[in-house]
Amino acid sequence: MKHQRSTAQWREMDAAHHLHPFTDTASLNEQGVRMITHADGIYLWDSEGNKILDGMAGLWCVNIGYGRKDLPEVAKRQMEELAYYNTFFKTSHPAVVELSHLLAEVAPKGFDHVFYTNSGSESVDTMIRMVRRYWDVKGKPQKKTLIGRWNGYHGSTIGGASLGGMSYMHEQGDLPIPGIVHVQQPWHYKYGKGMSADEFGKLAASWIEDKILEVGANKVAAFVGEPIQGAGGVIIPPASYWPEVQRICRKYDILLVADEVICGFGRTGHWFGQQQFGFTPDIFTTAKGLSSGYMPIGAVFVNNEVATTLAAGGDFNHGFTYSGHPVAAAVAHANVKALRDEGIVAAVQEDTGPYMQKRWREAFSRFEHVDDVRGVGLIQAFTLVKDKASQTLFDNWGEIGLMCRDIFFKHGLIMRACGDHIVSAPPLIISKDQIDELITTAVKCMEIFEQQLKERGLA
Ligand SMILES: Cc1ncc(COP(=O)(O)O)c(CNc2cccc(C(=O)O)c2)c1O
Repeated sequence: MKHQRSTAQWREMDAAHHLHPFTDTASLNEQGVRMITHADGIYLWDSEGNKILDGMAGLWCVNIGYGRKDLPEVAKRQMEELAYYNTFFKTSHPAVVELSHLLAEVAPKGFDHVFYTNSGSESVDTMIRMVRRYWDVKGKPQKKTLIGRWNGYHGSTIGGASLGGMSYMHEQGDLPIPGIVHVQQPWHYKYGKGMSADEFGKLAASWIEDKILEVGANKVAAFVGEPIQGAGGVIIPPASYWPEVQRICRKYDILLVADEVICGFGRTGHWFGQQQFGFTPDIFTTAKGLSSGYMPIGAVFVNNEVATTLAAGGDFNHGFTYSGHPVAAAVAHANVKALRDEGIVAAVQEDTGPYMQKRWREAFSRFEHVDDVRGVGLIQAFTLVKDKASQTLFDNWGEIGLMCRDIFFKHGLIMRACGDHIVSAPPLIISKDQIDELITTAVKCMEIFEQQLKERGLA
């Protein structure tokens, strides 16, 4: 039974009781929340009946689209059959076994084992503990340090936030924890001026080697990176970067970890971002597209050598009450099966992905204050710049991005501002006509944005 309340009533109750993530509560409560009440396909509706095109698939996660009838059915049946049991103490249940089997089928070769969590952050924290345990079992317990990247995002747990390179998160809570260091991100536009993509990719990878030598290879456990940095603004490394990173990790006997929470399950047109960039990690973390956000679940994939090593160490003293939760596992299974059997991932690679990338570049490259128009599959972005010719960014990084994002919002289109990067990652089921709709609305908003820049003397 749905509560029939007015938007004003919901707003008042939300302000009275609900603490939101990554939010300035006081300022939010001044304006009041936007109540999203239902969704279908790529669209959301708010409590005022406004239809919104969700260019962000929720938070990069609703890969299969909203309003599926099969997933709720699967959840209902599973909940009636076995709503919960744990996978501790030598027990398992059919839903998590079936999911594990399916994941081994869609994973790149050599990844036959998964550990379950409830989120991307928990997957990252699980990975941190696994990596350190791995080197304990290998008899190299001093190999504890993990290398991440500035402006990388790996979640909000103490481990994930430490491994991430968002300094505004580190400032809250004395992060990073010991044993986590960072190198600069492979952002060609900003750090590779005048260099070819190939040269810059190799330079950016060399920063990892420098850090390994600075820390001491005998102390470094792993390098961790998102194939494409998502929340950092869709930073797409040059093609030369990841193969070089892999070479360096192998050279110094360091585990290579891919954080596939955003890139995983079809976002780039491949099942996993590592396949887009031609590298093979030892471990990779997932969540989001695993269930398309219909249920909270994450999974850490380990290669067979890591699995064998961890097994040789006896008890791995880690796990969660809901690791492999039956309802989450059943829904994730149905979701992944549909992504595969309905050809949704294949369509991103062969059809809608190339179409989006063509239209995105045609539409935005012509704007005076837009540069570095980029994307692959159904993850794309551009950067708002003060002066294109000199590649000068705006002052007060992020302010202009929010101004631009608010114009999209006002026109019924959700895009994400990551600093002054404007990014989009729609549900993977978006059609070509709907891509045209997204682009047409966004172009209209960008014309308003550039007009406002002039009127405010900002450009
Ligand atoms: C690469 C990566 N790794 C880990 C996480 C953490 O996942 P959980 O949130 O499920 O714990 C993420 C999450 N990414 C994420 C989460 C929330 C907001 C935004 C944004 O872009 O505003 C991005 C992520 O993008």
